[in-house]
Amino acid sequence: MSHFRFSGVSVTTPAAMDSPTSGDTSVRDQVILAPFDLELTEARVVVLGPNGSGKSTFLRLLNGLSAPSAGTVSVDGFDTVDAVRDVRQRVAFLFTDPMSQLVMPLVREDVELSLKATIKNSAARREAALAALDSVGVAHLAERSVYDLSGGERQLVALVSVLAAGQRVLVADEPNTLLDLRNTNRLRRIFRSLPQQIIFATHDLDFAQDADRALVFDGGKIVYDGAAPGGLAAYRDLCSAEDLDAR
Ligand SMILES: Nc1ncnc2c1ncn2[C@@H]1O[C@H](COP(=O)(O)OP(=O)(O)OP(=O)(O)O)[C@@H](O)[C@H]1O
Repeated sequence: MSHFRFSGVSVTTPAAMDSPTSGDTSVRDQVILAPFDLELTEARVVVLGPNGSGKSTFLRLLNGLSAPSAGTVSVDGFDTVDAVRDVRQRVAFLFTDPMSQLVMPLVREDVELSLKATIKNSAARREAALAALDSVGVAHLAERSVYDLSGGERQLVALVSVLAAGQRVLVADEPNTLLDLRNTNRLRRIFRSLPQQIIFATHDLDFAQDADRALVFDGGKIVYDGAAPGGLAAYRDLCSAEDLDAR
């Protein structure tokens, strides 16, 4: 498993969000993630928390999609800012919106693109792409346009494409939001069987219980770090307490 180390990490609103015309700096330095230290080495880590609690921001730190405002994040000793290339060779990112990452018009072509670095022969690459699609039960979509797929179909194809690139860690931001129960169960089986280390955010508590470790965020702070059953309980408590506050 890869070793993620967060040292004195915090994230504040990026200066780029300041309004250049009004000079309004009121949005600057709003805390998105409060300072924290953390090490992650488990095979399956779930990230839970209410909307806007900081889950996606945390996940984006894992492969350098976002940089910390303070502190450092490293993966197997590679800094996610200074050595982002090495980090991205290790850590793949699956976006919530599959259209953020499907770049080729045809499903098969998109998977082939992910395989390009590892399989030079085009016939072998096509065969491998079809096998990868088949492993997730979507080989029948191979010749379809990504624009004509349903949301759930796109989410599964995006997963195949990301996995085909072969990184040893998969970071997945709410990977089953568009999936029905059958495909969610399929995704859970796939996640259980993959050799990759997987760090994923979800609002699906059944899915969350498959993890070896849970982190629960609230208001940009890690309010629970431990086994999944305790994480689910902490998240439920947090949400029911908010319901009461709102009355
Ligand atoms: N670039 C940014 N500029 C300003 N605010 C931001 C920026 N990125 C994130 N935020 C804010 O930080 C907070 C945390 O956002 P984040 O996307 O990490 O939440 P989340 O837990 O993933 O939420 P959800 O469950 O709704 O996806 C939110 O209030 C969001 O509006």
